[in-house]
Amino acid sequence: MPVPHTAFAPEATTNRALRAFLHGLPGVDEVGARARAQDLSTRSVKTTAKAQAIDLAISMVDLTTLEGADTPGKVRALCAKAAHPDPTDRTVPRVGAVCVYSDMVATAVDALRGTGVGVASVATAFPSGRAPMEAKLADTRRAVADGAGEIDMVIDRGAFLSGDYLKVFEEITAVKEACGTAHLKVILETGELVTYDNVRRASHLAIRAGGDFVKTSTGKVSPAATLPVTLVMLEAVRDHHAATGRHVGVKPAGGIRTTKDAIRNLVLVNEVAGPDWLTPDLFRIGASSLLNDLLMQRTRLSTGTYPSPDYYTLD
Ligand SMILES: O=C[C@H](O)COP(=O)(O)O
Repeated sequence: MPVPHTAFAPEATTNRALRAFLHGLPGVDEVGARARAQDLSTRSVKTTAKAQAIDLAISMVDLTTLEGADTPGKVRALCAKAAHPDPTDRTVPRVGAVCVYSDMVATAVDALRGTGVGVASVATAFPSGRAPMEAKLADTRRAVADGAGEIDMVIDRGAFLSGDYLKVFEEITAVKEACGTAHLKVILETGELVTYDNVRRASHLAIRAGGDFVKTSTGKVSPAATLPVTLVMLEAVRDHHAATGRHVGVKPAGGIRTTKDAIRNLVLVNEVAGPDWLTPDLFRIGASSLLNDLLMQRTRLSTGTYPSPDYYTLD
């Protein structure tokens, strides 16, 4: 059942009003959420539907490299793979975006020009979010100025967990403004939020502050993108759409490495948020090491045999 939204008036945002709204949301039935996610994860997707699901999943991948050891060369190689995941088979779709640190945006934009693949940049002192606001905004503006069309910001989990919802809300609205026309994905870092109730609250807070997507995790904290957490976030965007007509996307990220994981996520999207969300405009999978498995399973479906793992470049 959709949650009520009438208690929230964005024009009169105070910490008290935010608290009343967020704590007025119905509690998440944790056992029920786990059971539903488990039930949906056993759905079997075979043959033609599986082939379609694999191509859809490829088109939704935010192909990610977020390492201290990243180099322009590594980013350029990743971009080549993003545009043509299998150079010998041009029927393989391109991925949704390449996701990099802000100092690598210009390299990625240059490498991806004309390919249709987006450039996403983590910003706002990723992954901890521990930096002064001026630094977070400067990081965002730099990435946008260099051509990032998508910004993945982290929320201040310390502020959220201590009940300073207004601080989190205002940081998101400020970063959204700094994004200009770039889309904003708000990373909740659900592995640090402790309860599913907090995941629901943080999702609604991020959505109301102007996030275009809510994203589970940085990939640097465990647990990351679990199915029950993604389910709770899909419920939030579904309910927000039912109440306001506005679509917000969802991006599970962190620890998604197999085709099976990706397809389980797609089943969840279809069953919880609905088929409207089965598009890269509204669902992305943040992953550094998923694409090769999707390509291997795709080849297996069309030829009946697996290619050697050495056939694909390392992500
Ligand atoms: O935003 C994406 C994550 O950092 C990717 O995490 P992963 O390396 O576990 O796939």
